[in-house]
Amino acid sequence: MVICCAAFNCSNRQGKGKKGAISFHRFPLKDSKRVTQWLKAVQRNNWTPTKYSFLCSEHFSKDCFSKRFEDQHRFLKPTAVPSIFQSAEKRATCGYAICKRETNSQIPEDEDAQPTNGESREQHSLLVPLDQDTGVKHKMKGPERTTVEAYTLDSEQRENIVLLSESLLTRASVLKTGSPVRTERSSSENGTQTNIHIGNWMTDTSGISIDDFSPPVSGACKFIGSLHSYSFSSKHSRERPSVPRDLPERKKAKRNTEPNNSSGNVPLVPDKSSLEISSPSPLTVAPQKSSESPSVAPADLTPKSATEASTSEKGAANPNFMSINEVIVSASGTCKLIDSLHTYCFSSRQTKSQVCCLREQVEKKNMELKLLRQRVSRSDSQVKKLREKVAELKRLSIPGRGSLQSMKSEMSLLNPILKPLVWMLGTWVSEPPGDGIFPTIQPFHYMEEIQISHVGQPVLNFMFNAFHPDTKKPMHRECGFIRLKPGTSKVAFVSAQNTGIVEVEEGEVNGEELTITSHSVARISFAKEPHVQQISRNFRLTADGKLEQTVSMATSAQPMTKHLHITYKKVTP
Ligand code: HEM
Repeated sequence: MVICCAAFNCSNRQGKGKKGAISFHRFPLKDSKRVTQWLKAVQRNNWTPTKYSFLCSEHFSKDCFSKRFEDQHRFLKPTAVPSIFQSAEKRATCGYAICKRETNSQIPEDEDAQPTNGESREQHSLLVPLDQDTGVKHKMKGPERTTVEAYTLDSEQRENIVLLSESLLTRASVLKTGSPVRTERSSSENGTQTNIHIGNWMTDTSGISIDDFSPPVSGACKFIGSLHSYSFSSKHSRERPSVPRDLPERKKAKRNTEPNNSSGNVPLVPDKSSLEISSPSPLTVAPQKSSESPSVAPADLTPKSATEASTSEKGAANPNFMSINEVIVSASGTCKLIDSLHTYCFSSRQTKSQVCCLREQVEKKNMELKLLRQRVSRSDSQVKKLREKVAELKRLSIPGRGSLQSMKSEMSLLNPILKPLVWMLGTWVSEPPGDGIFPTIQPFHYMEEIQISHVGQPVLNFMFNAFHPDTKKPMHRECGFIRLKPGTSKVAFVSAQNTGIVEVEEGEVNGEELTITSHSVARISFAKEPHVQQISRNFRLTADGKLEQTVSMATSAQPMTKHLHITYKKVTP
């Protein structure tokens, strides 16, 4: 890509002049504030910079640059704004450089010089816009002086116009459809033929090569700029007040001898796949369908003014013919279209970058969503684990807790008679598991929950439920009542056990300790032996608030011996 300066009337481009003397700097498109400042400084109407737009270093003051310490390499400061441009007034008066181009090296410089050899020798100074983005000016022959002949066009210029038309159409097609266009030219007896193929790009041999227009994708803006430039020059040609009437004889003769097919009718609208352009007349251009036979040459080949040409040729016999002026009008009229293309091109890039941004955001959100899902999944597994734990605790816990009776007990007012035994109230769970011993049996451990409650009566209700510490299977169970002889510390303990024993123990409460001994034990007739003969218990509240129970018994085979020892912690108030 040729890098050109986008400043008005600046012809600096990469490779021109001393190497490194001029640097080129992209428009800061990502910095909207600064790009606005640049645009304001550049003062180009209806122009939008692209990422391929540059300004050369000549438009920046010295303080816009910084130098690298080691090699003195020049950098544009990130805050730099261009300030050195042609003044507005100057632009108003010479907004278009007056350029000349020699179409023949032997043509005299004098504008009044008459044509020789039947060729048009007029040179018309013409205002050519110096749009450095386009590169068109540089590609035209005659490096210093470029003249676009407005009224009498040589074959090259005709070709240029045809090419412009082709390019306008095909490039518009490319921009619209994304399909590249291939142009082929071939010479024949009848003149030059141009074939335009949609599919590939190709360079032609005219004054403006297809390559002058940058490749379809990367150089779209440059191409559009070139359309602007060329379109403007065409427009200027159209607006010339007078038209030379005297066509060189040789040209006339040549045209008159040209076959119909090549009598200046050039197709403007290419066929879907190809378009043939015959050797063109400078004045007429006609659309040609592939199936159509060659058109008839126009009767009057004398150049006319734009208006004349337009009206007369509109009224020509073949309505398919367009005058070159119409072509030019059409071409210059495409300025709007070109601007639209510019805008479209720019906005589509913006849209593209917006889409990219949105995609990034969507990807970010997706990542966040993924992380959230992972967290939710982790939470789910935590919840699952907690549920399992709760279930495990439920399994471990001793059934029967929180019964209606205990609730009633908590809600009822304690009978004052029971006050000495209030320390026994509550639900207690063994901690650690209790120990079971007896001389005739294997020592064992057990878990037990005991509930000692009241319902407002002068009696405590109790339930002792023992479980196997591992299997949690129920073991020894007993329930009964504890009474206090009013006004005394005498306590009666009545119990019924699942082993078929019923017993009454009596004793005394002393502070937070109760000691009782059985005075009657009864059993079912088929109770298992050895039969228990006597039972003694001791309950006490330990210093650390635990309840301790010790049970001793005597059987028919063993004297009074300790059978159980267990400590409970209170699990309800
Ligand atoms: C005051 C209440 C209890 C009395 C009167 C009592 C009485 C007895 C008697 C008489 C024996 C038979 C002893 C022998 O074979 O020589 C026995 C054994 C046993 N007791 Fe208790 N017991 C009581 C509380 C408990 C409790 C709370 C547990 C706890 C789980 C328990 C667990 C056992 C076990 C595991 C045996 C051994 C059974 C066997 O080897 O077949 N006892 N008990």
